[in-house]
Amino acid sequence: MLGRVNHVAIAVPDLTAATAAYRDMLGATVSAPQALPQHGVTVVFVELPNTKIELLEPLGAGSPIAAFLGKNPSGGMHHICYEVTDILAARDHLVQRGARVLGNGEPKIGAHGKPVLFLHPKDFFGTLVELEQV
Ligand SMILES: CC[C@H](C(=O)O)C(=O)SCCNC(=O)CCNC(=O)[C@H](O)C(C)(C)COP(=O)(O)OP(=O)(O)OC[C@H]1O[C@@H](n2cnc3c(N)ncnc32)[C@H](O)[C@@H]1OP(=O)(O)O
Ligand SMILES: [Co+2]
Repeated sequence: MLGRVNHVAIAVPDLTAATAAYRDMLGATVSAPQALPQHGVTVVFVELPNTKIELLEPLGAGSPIAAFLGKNPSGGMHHICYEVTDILAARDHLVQRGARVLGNGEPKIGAHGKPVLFLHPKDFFGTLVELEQV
């Protein structure tokens, strides 16, 4: 069911500073910031040869990452995103086996313009899992 790792996400308190560190200290290629108000975050993608790093900071009140940053004020690894070819089949497979899909269970459109879902971190060993249909 799982394909490539599409990205590993790092929640940060200051997206500008984190982007500069990846660009200027690590010499990485970084995208322009992308505000995603429907997801309560602004993101920057760090392009790597085999995957991406998603840097994300809260956007607006009620951001889903606000509590995470409250517990981890310097930032931290937030989620891992796996690619799937059929997100509804993956969802149904997982729900049938007792996994919890976050939100209302319906995919939303993510930063790449593709359908995404999130699985509860408590069901996957303390790791928030995102699925993205490619
Ligand atoms: C889709 C656009 C973009 C893209 O890639 O295209 C993105 O990735 S946007 C990313 C931001 N959006 C989301 O993360 C949506 C899914 N996340 C959520 O719904 C929440 O973050 C949730 C429910 C996972 C956690 O929310 P919150 O922290 O407010 O709830 P709790 O404090 O009740 O947490 C419950 C429990 O889970 C632990 N937790 C929370 N976040 C994480 C995490 N990232 N990794 C691991 N564990 C996490 C938290 O510590 C609580 O544990 P407990 O032991 O009960 O204290
Ligand atoms: Co993501």
